[in-house]
Amino acid sequence: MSSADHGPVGEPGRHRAADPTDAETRYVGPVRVRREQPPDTRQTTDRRFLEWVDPRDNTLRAERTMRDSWRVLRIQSEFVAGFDAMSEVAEAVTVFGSSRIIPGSEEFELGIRLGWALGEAGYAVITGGGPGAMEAANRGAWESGTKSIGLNIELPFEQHLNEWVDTGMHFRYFFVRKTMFVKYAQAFVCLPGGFGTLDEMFEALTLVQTKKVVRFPIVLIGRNHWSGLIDWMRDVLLAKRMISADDLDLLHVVDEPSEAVEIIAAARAGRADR
Ligand SMILES: C/C(=C\CNc1ncnc2c1ncn2[C@@H]1O[C@H](COP(=O)(O)O)[C@@H](O)[C@H]1O)CO
Repeated sequence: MSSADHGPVGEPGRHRAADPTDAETRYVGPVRVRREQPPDTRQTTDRRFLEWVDPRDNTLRAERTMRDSWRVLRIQSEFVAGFDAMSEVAEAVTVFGSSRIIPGSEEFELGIRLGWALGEAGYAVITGGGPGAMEAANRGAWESGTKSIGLNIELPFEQHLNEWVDTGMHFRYFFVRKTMFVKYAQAFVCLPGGFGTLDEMFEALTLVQTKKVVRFPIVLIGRNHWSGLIDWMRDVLLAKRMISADDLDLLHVVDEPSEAVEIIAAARAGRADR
């Protein structure tokens, strides 16, 4: 609900400023707002949500509280839409990876082979629905005939679902989308990637480390890309006892999609034994 949805300008329940010369005064619910910021077309929902507001300014604080209360309903509706869209997903694997690799590159081909191998093994493939490794994995999945899912996110520039997605959603809130990545998958596979991929990989790793999700393999494909990070975890984090040796075993580093599928299938078999 935007401020325009709240409508009244001036006094609650009225559409004109109480003082017609005071055109900048408006109400958000019962809250009077005097200073309007010019609209910023590069704003995203997440950015507005996370933006710092000075609580010492009573007007701004009251406005933030009001907006956040309404925002909860939008967040809730995004969860509901996500649960509905994903309710029929059975065995699935979420694939992360760089949004910047280009079709025709070796890493793009690797992504296609991964999506295809997962599909052949009976898994639906879930990605962020964007370009690069996401597109590659969706393409491989599509070509294998499995379900190809893309969970896109609002960014400050225009976003499109890649053309290989058959079930797509567009999220405004990062954390809602991230819940879907985990809730409907039995494993994560990370192709080479940058900050976004690292964020997703570490979130998954923390969920497994803290046993929020169990028997959930995390496979990193591309030894060249990942080995430096693994070395640092061992040489620095483990050496300083900031992680335990078992924690390092939570990550499987491989080169080939077929190896990733084997690891995931073994974990699935383990789940069936319980
Ligand atoms: C920057 C570019 C496109 C951005 N589009 C994205 N669409 C959907 N999901 C995205 C996008 N960018 C990042 N992600 C998510 O993060 C991971 C990749 O991040 P990285 O920093 O590129 O490694 C990916 O798994 C997505 O979930 C290019 O034009």
